[in-house]
Amino acid sequence: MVKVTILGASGGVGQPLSLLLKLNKHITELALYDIKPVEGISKDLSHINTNSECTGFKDSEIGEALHGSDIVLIPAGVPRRPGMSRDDLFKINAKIVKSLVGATGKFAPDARILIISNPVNSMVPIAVETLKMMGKFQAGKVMGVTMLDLVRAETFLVDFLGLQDSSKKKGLDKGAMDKNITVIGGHSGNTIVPLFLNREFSDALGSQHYGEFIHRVQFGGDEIVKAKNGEGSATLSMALAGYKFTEEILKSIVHEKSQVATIPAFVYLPGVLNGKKVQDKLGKDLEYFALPVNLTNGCVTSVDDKILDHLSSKETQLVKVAVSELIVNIEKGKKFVLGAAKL
Ligand SMILES: NC(=O)c1ccc[n+]([C@@H]2O[C@H](COP(=O)([O-])OP(=O)(O)OC[C@H]3O[C@@H](n4cnc5c(N)ncnc54)[C@H](O)[C@@H]3O)[C@@H](O)[C@H]2O)c1
Ligand SMILES: O=C(O)C[C@H](O)C(=O)O
Repeated sequence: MVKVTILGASGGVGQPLSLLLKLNKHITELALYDIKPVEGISKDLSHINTNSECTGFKDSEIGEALHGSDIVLIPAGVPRRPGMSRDDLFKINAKIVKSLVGATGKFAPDARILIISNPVNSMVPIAVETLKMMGKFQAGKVMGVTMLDLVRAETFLVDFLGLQDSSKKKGLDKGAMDKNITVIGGHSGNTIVPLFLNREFSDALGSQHYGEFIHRVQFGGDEIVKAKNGEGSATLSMALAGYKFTEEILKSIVHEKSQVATIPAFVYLPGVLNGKKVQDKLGKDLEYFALPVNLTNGCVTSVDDKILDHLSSKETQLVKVAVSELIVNIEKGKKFVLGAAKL
């Protein structure tokens, strides 16, 4: 019996994400919540012949939507328009995320909370600080979803290898490149750090295509914002990425897969077993960082810190830039909660 709640289910990300989750056999109850009407969407999904019960909850029914939930996904909030950075969304989304996480702490205190709303680098600290203030924070249960960066890295890597030499692309499966590449750091521009786990592939790119590849992964979100021309940002690819991430959490909850995962997530380092080790490697002041996570019962128990021991000089440089930007983003999120508490 697994209940999943989506907060922001009527949105561009929320709707396709709800559809994908409706197809998962491990979910028995799917609760959709939004401040916009959600009834039609839940009715529509409820006709799909999978075994989960899908119910829509309106604005005043957030308690029922969350009650007993095992996993809460939060894609609620505004998306970017051309010319905006993710940080430009902070003012509006910070309030939304703080209130929804507060409600989750109250009505579903044991849920794993997956934050999709941007800027992820600041929204996750807002979630953690909100729960800490309520006395409801549980280590390893709050995760920032950075999975779209890995989905992009896998896609673009195969495309770039094909540009270099079309025979190199042959036989490579875009959906199974996670043994060759991962993405660490955060989820915006320079904080996104693609990391080669298989040097054969970075060597194959050559220095020019390596630089272009890194840039494309770091700024891939901008391509979609520009192409949608005022109609928002990534929704369908994000729904897939959010689904893939949730699928790993579900497998871990139902013990279909134990411990080791390759998926990255943006996590609170002091809340995981080897968080201090990561901080020693990256800088003691760094409280959050995305790394591949190990899951137990759907919670992050530790992260893969060993990959930080094998960085190339270029990757070391990328990580350094990421860390300095992340410290600012994280502080901004923490201040939003702690500053308001002091007033
Ligand atoms: N983490 C990532 O990789 C990633 C990828 C894509 C989008 N995003 C982010 O996800 C967010 C949503 O994007 P979108 O394209 O779905 O936007 P959208 O505007 O289409 O949908 C957002 C939904 O949130 C709802 N909402 C707003 N305030 C709410 C509240 N208090 N409670 C419940 N629902 C509320 C809105 O009614 C709307 O239905 C944006 O912040 C976007 O930047 C993140
Ligand atoms: O780019 C955005 O604003 C949405 C999302 O974070 C993305 O990476 O596509």
